[in-house]
Amino acid sequence: MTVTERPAHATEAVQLRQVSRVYGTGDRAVTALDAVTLGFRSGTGTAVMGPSGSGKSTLLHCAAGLDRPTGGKVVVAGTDLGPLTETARTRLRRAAIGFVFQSFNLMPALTAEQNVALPLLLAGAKPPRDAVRAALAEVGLADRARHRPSELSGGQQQRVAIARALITRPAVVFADEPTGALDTGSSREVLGLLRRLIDQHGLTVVMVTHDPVAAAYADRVVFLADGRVADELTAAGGPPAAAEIATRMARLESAC
Ligand SMILES: Nc1ncnc2c1ncn2[C@@H]1O[C@H](COP(=O)(O)OP(=O)(O)OP(=O)(O)O)[C@@H](O)[C@H]1O
Repeated sequence: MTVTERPAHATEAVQLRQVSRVYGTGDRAVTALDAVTLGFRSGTGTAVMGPSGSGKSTLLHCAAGLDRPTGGKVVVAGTDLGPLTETARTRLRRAAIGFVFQSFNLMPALTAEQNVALPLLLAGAKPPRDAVRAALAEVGLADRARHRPSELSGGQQQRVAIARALITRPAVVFADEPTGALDTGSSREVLGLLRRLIDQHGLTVVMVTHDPVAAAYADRVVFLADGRVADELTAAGGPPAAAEIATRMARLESAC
């Protein structure tokens, strides 16, 4: 298996301390994130929800080192991103963070196994063929290694993207609407796969979603409104139920 095992005692893979992000200046300034403090524990899944414009993408980009906060501190796998140069941040991102996007973002000219190997190549490592094959087997696609994305269904493409995210043994996988482009059946498969990787291999997942059913696969749901954490649901004897998540979302949306 290609992902890290669950640590003996849970630590936080990602920490945000008083993180703010203001776009623009003066009259045009928009506070997308307003002093958010959050931690994402290793070996757990968190869903981030909230009305349109509440700051979900900004949170994801700041937590993943794709954007620099205007205030506060982001720590990924024990490293404070603030003092890092662009090059060092890119290196840390490649080593410690996996990404899964709504639109899969696979390279169309490459086969499934070449796509999965790509992060290791970008990090300057020679991808071990066994590890690439093991990652594809883990997502149920051992027999599709030589297929190109156009020869795979949407759900299969997203599973290749998940194998690609796992190949570097990341401390955390950020997923931005991972089921947004999938039908119900494929969505369930992808969400079930992420859940299994969390439970059996201690993967840490932070997933932005608009879908209460997808959020119900997480251990915890964080609700944003106006750039702040407005509400939170955690598993108490089981994952949060989709109906309760939908109710909380409706409450937030009516308050906006
Ligand atoms: N590059 C930017 N320049 C100016 N304002 C921005 C920029 N990016 C985001 N914003 C603003 O920051 C706020 C938060 O945006 P963000 O995209 O994080 O929200 P979101 O919750 O992900 O929204 P959605 O669900 O619609 O994708 C919004 O008011 C948005 O208009």
